[in-house]
Amino acid sequence: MRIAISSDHGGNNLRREIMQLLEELNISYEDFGPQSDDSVDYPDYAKPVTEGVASGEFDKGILICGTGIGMSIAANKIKGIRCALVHDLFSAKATRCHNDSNVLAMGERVIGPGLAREIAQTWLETNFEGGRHTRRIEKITELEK
Ligand SMILES: O=C(CO)[C@H](O)[C@H](O)[C@H](O)COP(=O)(O)O
Repeated sequence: MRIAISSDHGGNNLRREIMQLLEELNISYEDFGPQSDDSVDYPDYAKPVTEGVASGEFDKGILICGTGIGMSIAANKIKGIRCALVHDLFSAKATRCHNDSNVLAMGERVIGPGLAREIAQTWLETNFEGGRHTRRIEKITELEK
């Protein structure tokens, strides 16, 4: 599995924490920054991650900003992206099982690093269930046309 990850300035600390988790889990990733704590605009950092996932270069993406909301709104503008904004473990599992979400968004100003790590690990390790959910995802894809 290959992961693309980025944040804005509001998500830098949590992004570093999640990259540490990916290393512990031996999951390969590419870090799309930012590389300083200067204020930046989250759509600029959502773009390379989501385009990389949509093109198939990466299997999944992780986006972090202050709330996760701006990143998730931007990510879901990209065709083929199903970005889930998640701050609890139930949703982390459900969005993989039911929505086959391919991008995870979280907010550093919303949850602590311990919960965020658990959410990311759960999301990365949970498989899509298929079945009735496939039909629903196909209908989401139809909405993109
Ligand atoms: O997009 C957001 C809000 O939905 C993110 O939380 C951003 O990180 C936030 O807006 C950045 O705010 P700042 O005041 O410029 O640090």
